[in-house]
Amino acid sequence: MPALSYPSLSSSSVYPLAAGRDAPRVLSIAGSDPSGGAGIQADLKSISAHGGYGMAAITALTAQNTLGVSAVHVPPVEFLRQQLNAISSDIAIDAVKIGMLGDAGVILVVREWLEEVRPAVVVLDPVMVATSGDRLLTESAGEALRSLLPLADLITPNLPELAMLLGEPEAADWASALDQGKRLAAEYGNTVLVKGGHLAGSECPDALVNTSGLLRQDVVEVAGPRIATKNSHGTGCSLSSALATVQARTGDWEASLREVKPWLLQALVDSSKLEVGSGNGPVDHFHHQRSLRPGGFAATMWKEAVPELEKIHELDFIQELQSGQLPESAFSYYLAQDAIYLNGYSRVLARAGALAPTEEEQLFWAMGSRQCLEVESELHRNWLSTREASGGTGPVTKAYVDHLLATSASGSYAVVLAAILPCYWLYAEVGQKLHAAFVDAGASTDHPYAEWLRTYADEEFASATRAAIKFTDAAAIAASGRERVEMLQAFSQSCRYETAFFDAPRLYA
Ligand SMILES: Nc1ncnc2c1ncn2[C@@H]1O[C@H](COP(=O)(O)OP(=O)(O)O)[C@@H](O)[C@H]1O
Ligand SMILES: Cc1ncc(COP(=O)(O)O)c(N)n1
Repeated sequence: MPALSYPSLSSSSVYPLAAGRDAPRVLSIAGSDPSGGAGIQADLKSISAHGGYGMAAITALTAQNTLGVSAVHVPPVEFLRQQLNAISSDIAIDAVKIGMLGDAGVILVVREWLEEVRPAVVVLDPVMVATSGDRLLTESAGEALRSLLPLADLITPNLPELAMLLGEPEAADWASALDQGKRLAAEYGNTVLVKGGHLAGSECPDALVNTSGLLRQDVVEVAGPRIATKNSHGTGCSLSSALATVQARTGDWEASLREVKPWLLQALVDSSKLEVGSGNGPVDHFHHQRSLRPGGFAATMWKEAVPELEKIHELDFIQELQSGQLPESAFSYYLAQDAIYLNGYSRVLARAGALAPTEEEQLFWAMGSRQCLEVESELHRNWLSTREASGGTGPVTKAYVDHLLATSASGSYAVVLAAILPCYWLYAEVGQKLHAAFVDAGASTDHPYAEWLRTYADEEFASATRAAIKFTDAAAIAASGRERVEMLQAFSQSCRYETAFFDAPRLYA
């Protein structure tokens, strides 16, 4: 089982730990955003969300909210020097993240301090312009900022910043962005993170670029979907400080990005729940904590399931099963495919049993696996022996079982459970509704499918469904951030197959 702490990817077993501290001491040198979405406020949340101990030396104060920046105040730079010295004279610093610097005077102080202290990990987010379009670095400070680049291990410019650092026009596509990243990395001898946030399209990739052999290849791309949200305030700040924190633990940029990216994606997905401001809102840095409360992940999964459930209730198959108008051929096809499906499903439940962390769960899945085979033979004995059902595995059955078997081969208990769950959960919901409608209509024995509809009133199945939900929820709490993203993907995929399975008789019977 994965460790209980979040996030816990298995990178430590593959990559030797550099500093290897469980709670890296991470300093953010950045500006303040009183609305809490960007700057040091975002950095401290991000560092904490990744298990680091966060510190902050403030370079500048901004007056801003989700709509924009209304004022910037840069305090005397000598005071920044005092903040930095106060920290480094007392505390060992495992990683530094540098964000908004404001002007050339600030940059000079930070450069002098870096040259003296030489922290092990330095991530520079060359903040120039906020999402809102407001300037956060004076125009004349571009040259001073470039002088800071050789002191950074990782530079994380967005596309306008990347172009500005090179003195070139902004890249209009991913290939030219990577090209620019390579040139910047070669010029300064460090690693550049090229970010896809400012491009369009359904994908939003990021790529680490280093031309001096530090990575396994010059460009290491980490793919990801683009989340449809305007809440991107502070994504750059959050990403760079998370990377600084995780890098202090793993000592491997690729492993760090692979750990941080799924976290940021979920933070973007959950950003709407925060309801902060009317403009470009902040991301939800602590989304994992919310879904880690018992019932939290189940609630997230349920939200995914509801639209599919609505689709299932609308299907001809379900409507006609309820009214009794379902053609016999469609029902026979459904039963025959169900028997084939149950055989495959039984193997996947057995796999869940093999991976289960407790004896209670091992027993539960082993029993479930056995029951599938019992129901399969019951279908053949009582329901299919008198019917004509076209033989062979239908395309939906094949795709659904393949999906389950492929997921079960991945080896993650939590992800296997997420893939398994819709068959319990949606079936129980659909069955309950069909049974209630049957009873409401008088439970007539004349109904052609009366005997089948009666099988839906099965309290034992309802109770097994509750247990399956509870185990999946618990597995999510123990899972890593990346596993939880995979859990949701596996769960949604199975939900879609549930719908397709009920619709298959209409198409293939
Ligand atoms: N809509 C989105 N969906 C998914 N990821 C996004 C989205 N917008 C930004 N990101 C991610 O957020 C991070 C910051 O990217 P970007 O917006 O390019 O930089 P900045 O915040 O510095 O302007 C990157 O990892 C990027 O891939
Ligand atoms: C203090 C401060 N620092 C950085 C940013 C940039 O963040 P973003 O580009 O994501 O709005 C910001 N808006 N405010």
